[in-house]
Amino acid sequence: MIRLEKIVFGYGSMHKLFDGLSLTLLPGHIHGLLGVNGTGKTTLLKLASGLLFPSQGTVRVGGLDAAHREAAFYRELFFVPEEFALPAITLRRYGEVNAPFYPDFSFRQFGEYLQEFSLECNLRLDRLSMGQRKRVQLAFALACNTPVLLLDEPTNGLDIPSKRVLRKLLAGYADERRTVVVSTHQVRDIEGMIDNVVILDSRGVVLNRTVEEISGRMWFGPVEASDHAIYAEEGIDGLRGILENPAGSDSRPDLEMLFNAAVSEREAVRQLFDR
Ligand SMILES: Nc1ncnc2c1ncn2[C@@H]1O[C@H](COP(=O)(O)OP(=O)(O)OP(=O)(O)O)[C@@H](O)[C@H]1O
Repeated sequence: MIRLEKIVFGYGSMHKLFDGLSLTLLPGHIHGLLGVNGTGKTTLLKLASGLLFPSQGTVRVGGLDAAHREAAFYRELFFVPEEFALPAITLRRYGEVNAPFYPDFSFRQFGEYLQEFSLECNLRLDRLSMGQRKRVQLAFALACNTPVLLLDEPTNGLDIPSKRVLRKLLAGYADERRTVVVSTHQVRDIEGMIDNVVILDSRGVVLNRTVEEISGRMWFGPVEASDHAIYAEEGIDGLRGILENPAGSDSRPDLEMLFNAAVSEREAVRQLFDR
């Protein structure tokens, strides 16, 4: 579990990016952390992984205070940043050097995941493309089997087959003890990958609900102008939107539309879930 309580944080003398932000991310879910550019998704992941410290408030991960940066904390958590450097060694050596930090690391899984991502163990990490390096880091992260896994924009740089592999591997990774957070502004990429939606904006958390809760409260599909939709947008096949769903009718949540609704109709979306 990740629990941020009343976090206040700003970079240097910059205005406060978070001013009293509270957010709990429960285990047993793959959380999609969504927000427009610059809302603080990366910052939030860095706070959760102890790379940044709030000026006020606490961040606890699996019961440990992130600000204390204990060794036990880093055995429990793996953070894949959006951009990173890899050393000039082979993939095999990379596994050997880094695996000892993670008690549940599985070399068998690492090999399988590399194969899924079409990577050979004798590749030199400094000679890989951005997408290949991303695949290495994702395969390693998943093989660490940490209870908390944080992925910042994991689909950036991945080709379509690799996105499919990531989706499949994450589905296999998720279980009731694990907390997985996938941050992105590319909402379509994580559709079908996540089962809890967290939407951030400049004022804080707009939504933190499971996909099941969302489809229980909202209906997604074709609407008429007279329907009093919470949100509607013109598509190639006409007007589509989100309606309140008091009858609990089935529809497939459209994450992009939900995100657009949360951005443009913040209070309507919040009120629907606060009732
Ligand atoms: N090291 C830094 N120093 C100063 N300001 C920063 C720093 N890192 C981020 N910021 C600012 O903090 C805000 C939040 O940045 P952050 O990277 O957390 O947003 P994000 O939601 O992850 O954005 P994106 O979707 O573009 O990745 C932005 O306004 C950014 O300019």
